[in-house]
Amino acid sequence: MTHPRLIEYPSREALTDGLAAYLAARLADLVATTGRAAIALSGGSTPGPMLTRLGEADLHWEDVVVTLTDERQVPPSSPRSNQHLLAETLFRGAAAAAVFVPLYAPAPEPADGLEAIAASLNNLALPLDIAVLGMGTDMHTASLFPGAVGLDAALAADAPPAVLITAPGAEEPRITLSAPVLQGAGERHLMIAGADKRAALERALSLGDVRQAPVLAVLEDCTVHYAD
Ligand SMILES: O=C(O)[C@H](O)[C@@H](O)[C@H](O)[C@H](O)COP(=O)(O)O
Repeated sequence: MTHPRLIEYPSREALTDGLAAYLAARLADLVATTGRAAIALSGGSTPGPMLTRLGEADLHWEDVVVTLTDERQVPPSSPRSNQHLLAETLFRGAAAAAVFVPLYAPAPEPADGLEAIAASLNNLALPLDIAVLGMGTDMHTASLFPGAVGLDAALAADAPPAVLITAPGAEEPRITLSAPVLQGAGERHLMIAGADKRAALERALSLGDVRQAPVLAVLEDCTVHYAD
């Protein structure tokens, strides 16, 4: 595995501003040149300020499709929901005009909603132009967790667009974009902050085993945006 391109920012504020500015420019360029743009954003605690800043960008958001890299299977009203995070950040700005493809299915069982989610993704969001991912210190990305039920299915070359994941110790089931969908994105960006995540990334690269370090599934032609 070639080492991904690394952009190191002098501060977390610089990371927030720099990545938001880059993504806004790329989305504007994609809309101007192709008429549309499709971006998958990750949840978690890291991207919030960047999502707020991105949502303030003045671009033709009505031509942008936004989805998530993964979603906890909780209602959008839950503070644990990544859709809730987008509502509180990205969609507070002009980005509220974007088309949103959720990964939460209010079905009796999450698996029942997978078909509808896959259809929405295929009809509206795929292939992705951009995927913006995070990573845990356990070397997961999206909801591709080591040891998770569903991980092999999500990593398979013939995986469906979205896969149900039950991760060890997770508070709720998750639906994740599969590895082929993330690998098929026009560009991938990994946003990480803190020395512990930098160390986890180096550990993943030295391990070289995608089942122990699922982040490896997205690092080919990926740009890592890092701040201490
Ligand atoms: O649903 C989620 O939590 C994210 O999509 C997940 O993949 C996240 O990017 C990592 O867990 C890092 O999370 P932090 O930014 O909170 O460290």
